[in-house]
Amino acid sequence: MEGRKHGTSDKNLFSGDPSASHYMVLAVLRAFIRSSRSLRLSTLPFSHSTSPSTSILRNMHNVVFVLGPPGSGKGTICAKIQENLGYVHLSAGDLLRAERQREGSEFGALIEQHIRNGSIVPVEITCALLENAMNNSGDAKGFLVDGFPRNEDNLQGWNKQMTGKALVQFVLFLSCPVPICIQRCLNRGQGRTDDNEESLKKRVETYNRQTFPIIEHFEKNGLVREVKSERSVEEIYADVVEVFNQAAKV
Ligand SMILES: Nc1ncnc2c1ncn2[C@@H]1O[C@H](COP(=O)(O)OP(=O)(O)O)[C@@H](O)[C@H]1O
Ligand SMILES: Nc1ccn([C@@H]2O[C@H](COP(=O)(O)OP(=O)(O)O)[C@@H](O)[C@H]2O)c(=O)n1
Repeated sequence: MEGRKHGTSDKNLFSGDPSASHYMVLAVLRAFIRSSRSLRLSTLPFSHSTSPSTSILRNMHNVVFVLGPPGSGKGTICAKIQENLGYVHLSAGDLLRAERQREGSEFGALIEQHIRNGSIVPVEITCALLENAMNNSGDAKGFLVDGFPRNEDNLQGWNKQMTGKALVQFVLFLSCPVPICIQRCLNRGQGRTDDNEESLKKRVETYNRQTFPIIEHFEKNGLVREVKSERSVEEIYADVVEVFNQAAKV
């Protein structure tokens, strides 16, 4: 058996039949590509990537996390990125507010309680909303996941749920002094139940105690791109474009 097998393949490879050797080379190439892809995937400790093209090759969602204090301008900048750079903006807060309003939602009351208290909704709810939204967005170039992960529970839940499904390209961190952020939220005028002094105090505390350590964690992994957002939207956006351009080159 062994001899015949070798004999047959040898004959195909070296018989001078161009079509036979061509198919053989293609098969070897395909096997090589398959094995090198799975090797790279299995050696990645956390689902982060460098460039959008890498995640597209792997058939995964390409993600940029957008973090910063409440009112630092995350939503405003994400809207501009979506408009000009083709990323889809997914705000965790907006998704939670929509779920809170959805008729028949079993989580409405729980979400409202967390939003008013400035505390963080359990990740199972938020991550499911984000994953659903990504899956329903068609072939997006990438997603701006705004306001997530906001604490340890968010980060662990994401890693558990999304490893192998999404690659985090980098973390866009909009840094801004808290008093300015608070003033912006008080002036936001969107009728939000949490844009009042009492809720804002709790939201800032949650940011300092729970979200900032997550940003530090990403910083240690070299994933944070900080842009100072105590400036005009145009100035911030110009720096943000530079960050995306740099990321595209890697
Ligand atoms: N660079 C900026 N300068 C002044 N006001 C801003 C700036 N960016 C956003 N705002 C305003 O501040 C408020 C909060 O911005 P928003 O984008 O909703 O922040 P976040 O999503 O971080 O909570 C909004 O009313 C927005 O219009
Ligand atoms: N990952 C997230 C994001 C928001 N939220 C809740 O939604 C509220 C509003 O978040 P947001 O991102 O819309 O607004 P900002 O606080 O950034 O202005 C937060 O204070 C949390 O109560 C959450 O629980 N988990």
